[in-house]
Amino acid sequence: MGANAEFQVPVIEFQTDSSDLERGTKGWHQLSKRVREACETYGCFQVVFEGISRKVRDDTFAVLKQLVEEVPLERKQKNVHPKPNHGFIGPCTETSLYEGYGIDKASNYDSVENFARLMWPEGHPHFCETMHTISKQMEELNSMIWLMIIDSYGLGKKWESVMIDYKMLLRMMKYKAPPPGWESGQGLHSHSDKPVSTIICDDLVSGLEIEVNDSQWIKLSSTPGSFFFIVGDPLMAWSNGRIKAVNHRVTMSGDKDRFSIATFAMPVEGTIITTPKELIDEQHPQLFKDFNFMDFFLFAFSEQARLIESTQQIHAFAALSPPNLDQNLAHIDG
Ligand SMILES: O=C(O)CCC(=O)C(=O)O
Ligand SMILES: [Fe+2]
Repeated sequence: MGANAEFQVPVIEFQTDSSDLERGTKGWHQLSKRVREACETYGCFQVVFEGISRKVRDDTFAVLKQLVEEVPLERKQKNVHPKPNHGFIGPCTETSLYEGYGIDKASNYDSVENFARLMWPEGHPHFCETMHTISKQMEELNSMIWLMIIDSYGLGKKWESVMIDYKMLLRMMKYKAPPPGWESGQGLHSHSDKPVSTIICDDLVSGLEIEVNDSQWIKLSSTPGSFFFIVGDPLMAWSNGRIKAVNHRVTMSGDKDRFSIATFAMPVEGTIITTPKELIDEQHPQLFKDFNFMDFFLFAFSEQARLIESTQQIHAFAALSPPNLDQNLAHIDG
């Protein structure tokens, strides 16, 4: 089914010059409630946040285009990593519209620099400064959103024990416009995210779509100061199913290529995802057992999980009453 362009996910403004972003103020509590409700209803929202400047954003897409257009394929292919979905995938061809690169722990300058040295052996300080800056700022935005969710569930007093320690995986993407004559083409197959949460920043060429009801796909369009916050499977499990992990995909149409970056919150090695006991009660019986984040992440990219529809993988892995998997065979998206 095609995407319905009229629907809009909640747009939540984080005003940097108001007291709303100061924890404990009335504005903070109101914002936190809207954030939580958006996550519960849609599993995502659009956040308008001028704390990440237009210049940083423009510079990000300028250096990303340089990477995609100027670096030879043999160097791009040096972006490898033992963990799945952490390295180069691509390149774009006439019919395969996706090209992506990964930088693990991108808020550490050294990680960005190591990546840049593989792509440009002579070094590229401007690339490093730009990607490091935006990754750090997106990480701060992510932490603020998590804190809002935690406060909104009344867990603020014990936030240190419920806040998960994490590092940001940065992925940088190009989606090619579909070939002439095609109405649309698949940029990225439908999935729910395996990291805890994701923040997406794009160059205003649309393509990202979310599934709102069974098979009703909504195209999201961003604005110059906005980002998309996407709930991943582990956050849904942590919340005892109160928050939704949204199914999403990228569909390309028109004649413009799309560039986007995504920062994924990856808990540090050994992290166990545990539902806080405050989120479990008679109306909300416990749905998931405690699980090791990395075990789930690796499972989701395993052969065994390939036939399980993406949003069902977390249930297959960690639900206290696992679903009957025969009913959850994936429709292979191609
Ligand atoms: O590039 C986008 O807009 C979406 C990327 C995405 O969903 C992903 O990499 O998981
Ligand atoms: Fe995603």
